[in-house]
Amino acid sequence: GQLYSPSDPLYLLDEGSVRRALSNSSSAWLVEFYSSWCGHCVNYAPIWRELAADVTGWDPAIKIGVVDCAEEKNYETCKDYGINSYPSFRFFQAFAKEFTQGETRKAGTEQEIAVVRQIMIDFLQSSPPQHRPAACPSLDPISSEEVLSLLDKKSSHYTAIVFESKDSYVGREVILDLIQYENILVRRVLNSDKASLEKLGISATPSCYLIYPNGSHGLINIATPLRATFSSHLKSLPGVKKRQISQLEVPVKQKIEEKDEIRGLDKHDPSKLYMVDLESGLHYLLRVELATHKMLEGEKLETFKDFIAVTAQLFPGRQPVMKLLETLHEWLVNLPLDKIPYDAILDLVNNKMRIAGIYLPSRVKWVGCQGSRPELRGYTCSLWKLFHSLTVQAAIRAEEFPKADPSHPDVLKVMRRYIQHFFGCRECAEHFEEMAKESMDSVKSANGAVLWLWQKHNVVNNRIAGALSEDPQFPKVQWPTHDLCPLCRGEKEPHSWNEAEVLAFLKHFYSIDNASEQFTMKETDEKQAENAEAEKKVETLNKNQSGQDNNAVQDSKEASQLKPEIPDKLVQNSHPGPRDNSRRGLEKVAVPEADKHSISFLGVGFSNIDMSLCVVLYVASSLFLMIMYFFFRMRSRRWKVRYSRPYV
Ligand SMILES: Cc1cc2nc3c(=O)[nH]c(=O)nc-3n(C[C@H](O)[C@H](O)[C@H](O)COP(=O)(O)OP(=O)(O)OC[C@H]3O[C@@H](n4cnc5c(N)ncnc54)[C@H](O)[C@@H]3O)c2cc1C
Repeated sequence: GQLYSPSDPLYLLDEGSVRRALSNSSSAWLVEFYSSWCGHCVNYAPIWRELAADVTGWDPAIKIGVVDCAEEKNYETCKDYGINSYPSFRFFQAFAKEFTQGETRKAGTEQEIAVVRQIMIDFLQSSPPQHRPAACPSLDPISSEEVLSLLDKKSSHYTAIVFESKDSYVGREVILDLIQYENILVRRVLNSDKASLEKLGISATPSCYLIYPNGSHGLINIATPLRATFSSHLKSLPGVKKRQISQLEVPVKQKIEEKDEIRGLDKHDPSKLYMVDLESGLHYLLRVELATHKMLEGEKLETFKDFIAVTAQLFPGRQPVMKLLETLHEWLVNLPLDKIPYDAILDLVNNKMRIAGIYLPSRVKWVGCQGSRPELRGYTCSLWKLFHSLTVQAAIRAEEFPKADPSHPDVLKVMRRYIQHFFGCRECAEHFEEMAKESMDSVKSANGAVLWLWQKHNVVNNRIAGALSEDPQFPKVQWPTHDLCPLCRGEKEPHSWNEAEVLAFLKHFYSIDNASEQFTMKETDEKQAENAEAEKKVETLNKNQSGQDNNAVQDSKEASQLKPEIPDKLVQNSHPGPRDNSRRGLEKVAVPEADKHSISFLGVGFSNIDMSLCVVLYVASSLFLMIMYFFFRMRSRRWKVRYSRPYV
């Protein structure tokens, strides 16, 4: 099979697209011609993928592509490019008018990624002016006059200057890393330029000097002066943001490679929390992630119980979801089992008992967590949001009831144990555990927990910026951005935080009032969708049975009639009135009308219908027993009469 998939951060080219992509392209290209049966290529694929991810931000200047020469349809194309060994790496200039076989440079499997990056930069720098990519700024160093002319002047953007030695590539890498960002320009100055060094008081290189839009300037204080730290710092400056893809003058991926489709994103407001994300995350967590564990016992069971206790108490959800969590919680508390098969829990989550008013949507729909490709964002995003919401709810409670409930569940500790035992991303779990070990114990208050989680989330954002898991449309930045919370950043030093403002912002952002219920699913909608899907399946099944087309329609009708219908009353009970959407605040929720008539037994609620069915069955079975009793009594009397007659 192919070594690369459409989800890789590179361009899959083939006989139909490669010439089109390379001819008169606005950017340069580095293409790997490989063969999927070549072991060397297989081993090299992760490295090539890593390189592509590493320079994905350079896309407007230079793109990374691959062609599989083992595919029959590409045989002729690979021949045209003169490929006779695999893998072969070729550079192509931007704005090439005529077909070329490309340039072979020293990029090869024996080179480290950092070296290939440098070869790419050398290639760009050596391109003649007519072949220079339009989006690529000058990679040459600027003079001391130019540096001085930038100081103390107002400008519409930041200017970052990387001071470095002649052989260093850091400055050029940072320039390319930021070409997709607006409101910032990066330049480089060589450390042989003593005048500039002296004027700005720079003693060590590489270092990064920043000129703010208002003309003030200063050295960026970064302990590890590396490309990654400089770039991520600059990307997170207030007002610096990634340009919309449509603004770039480069073809977007799907124009070349249709398979790599980017989904149309639902319109959403980034300043809102979407309940549908939280519910989808909870659904995935309860029905998919945890369901990979067949039996819960020991520490895992304890962790699960505590997780449910915390969410039942603090999840800012809609009423049917809250009722599910509460029922699950009561059930776990009241059942003194030291082992629970997860299937039993699933039955409750899926409300097999048909308890009125319990419902958790069983499909994922991402809105605030929707990625531009299906494999991006989604669950992990919702998990962050879930735990941020829980810490915020705990803090709001602690504020409202300072004395009550001293044993409020410690959200952070529960989160730590959940991640440790259940979070499917093991690498993430290990990193999180490291951070927790380092400083979680120093958290002393509910507000402290909100801030701790925010800080650590930003540490993760910083660490994985530019990684494969980063959605290009949702770049990893230090959060909240300036747009979301202008007061959160320090006035004088834009890269410092005003923690009091951050806390207030988080308490607002993750509050019930800021949670939109747009796009949430109702039980009735889901049932209808399920029925429609089931009907479709039956129809296609029947259509596939050859020669029975006439029966198929009839059968599908019968099949749909056989589907269990939920009594109307139960459906109504699960959606009590128009404000069924009312979520649980800090106070106890008013019990809905229908629930007032339900009875609780062993921690499980029974509706009127459940109870009346029980009574009818009970009476019916007693009657049946009585009839049997009298029937046998009569018969035994007759037998007695018959057998007591003396033989004659
Ligand atoms: C515990 C944990 C550890 C992880 N570790 C790794 C890892 O080691 N490597 C890896 O590749 N991926 C890791 N991930 C996944 C990664 O953090 C992202 O969830 C994923 O890349 C999706 O990113 P996203 O763009 O949806 O934003 P996310 O980082 O998932 O954030 C979701 C939303 O939360 C808000 N937000 C962002 N930052 C903050 C903040 N500081 N405070 C409060 N709210 C914020 C924003 O609205 C954002 O859209 C981890 C996830 C979790 C839950």
